Amino acid sequence: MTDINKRRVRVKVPASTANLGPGFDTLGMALDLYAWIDMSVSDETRITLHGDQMNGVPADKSNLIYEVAQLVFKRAGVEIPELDIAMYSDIPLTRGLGSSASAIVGALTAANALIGDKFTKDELFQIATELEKHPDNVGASLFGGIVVAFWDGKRAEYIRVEPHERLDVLVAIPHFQLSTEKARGVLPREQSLENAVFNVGHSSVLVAAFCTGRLDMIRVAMKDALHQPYRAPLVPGLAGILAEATDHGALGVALSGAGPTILTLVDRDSDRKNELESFMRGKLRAEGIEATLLWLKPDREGVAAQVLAPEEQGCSLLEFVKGETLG
Ligand SMILES: Nc1ncnc2c1ncn2[C@@H]1O[C@H](COP(=O)(O)OP(=O)(O)O)[C@@H](O)[C@H]1O
Ligand SMILES: N[C@@H](CCOP(=O)(O)O)C(=O)O
Repeated sequence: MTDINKRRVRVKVPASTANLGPGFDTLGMALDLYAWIDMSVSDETRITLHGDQMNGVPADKSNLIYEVAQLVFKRAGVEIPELDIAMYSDIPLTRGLGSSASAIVGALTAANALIGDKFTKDELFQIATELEKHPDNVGASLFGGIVVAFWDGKRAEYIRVEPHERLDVLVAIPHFQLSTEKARGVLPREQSLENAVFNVGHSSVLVAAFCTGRLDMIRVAMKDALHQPYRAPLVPGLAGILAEATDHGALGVALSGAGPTILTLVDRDSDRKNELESFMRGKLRAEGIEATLLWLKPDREGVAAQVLAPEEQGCSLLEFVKGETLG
């Protein structure tokens, strides 16, 4: 047996919120909500999915984690057809919190660690962007923090920005799914110059606000004309929350990724957190939508991989995650 055949890797990958309003396909922030993947070489492929969030995800070779791992091996010129994969995730599927991006980034990182880190993080970013077709959510899951990025169809470029220490996040996750594919399908193929100028201006000021700590400017900068107006009919309650959340204690508000999750940025020291929760819940309930509200923080590390020492391999992924999440 070679080293690779004995190696087991464990990866922890954060969720993300893409766009942050005006930064359509270009801005993303990692969140402290995680998925974990264990991967090792096997005689026969076995995929074990843990947790409620994995319901409906295939546990055969059509699984995204398996497919992405095979892509890494192919590009590296190595053959590892059979894998033992275990996954646990707290990231809800198809809700605009980057579950597919985190699966892609987690699988790329795990497969790369398994073969001895043949690819650099930048190379993984290029592959992840090609797969996801935009760099915002994969960039955030890879690098952590706030990622400002673009993709010209050949290369993705990014700059990572450290989130302000007072930035807290409240997400309202509706109890229905909305696939990114469907939410991109409603967007017009052409936009006016006026809308383009609106978004360039707002996105630029938002990034400048993040970079300079001008939390007061998030309220005016976090507005969008390119995607949220077209997606609002798919998310009952969204229009009202976008219009009024800053009157109820939010620093800024946006659709998270392609939705249906709605994200508010909140000052850690705000005394209006309960008011904001009641407002969001009330607006959604008025439309007949139940939602889970979660307080999160930006993740600052991005994806992390660990090659397990032989004595650590006895600890199952589930035991490990329980230990991590319960402290
Ligand atoms: N851990 C996973 N394993 C396999 N497939 C996954 C995993 N996580 C997400 N996916 C796939 O990604 C899809 C959701 O992607 P998408 O519509 O872009 O929504 P999201 O906003 O959650 O990324 C799921 O329906 C599933 O097909
Ligand atoms: N920029 C993309 C982001 C999709 O993110 P997801 O987390 O919903 O997959 C878009 O807005 O379509």
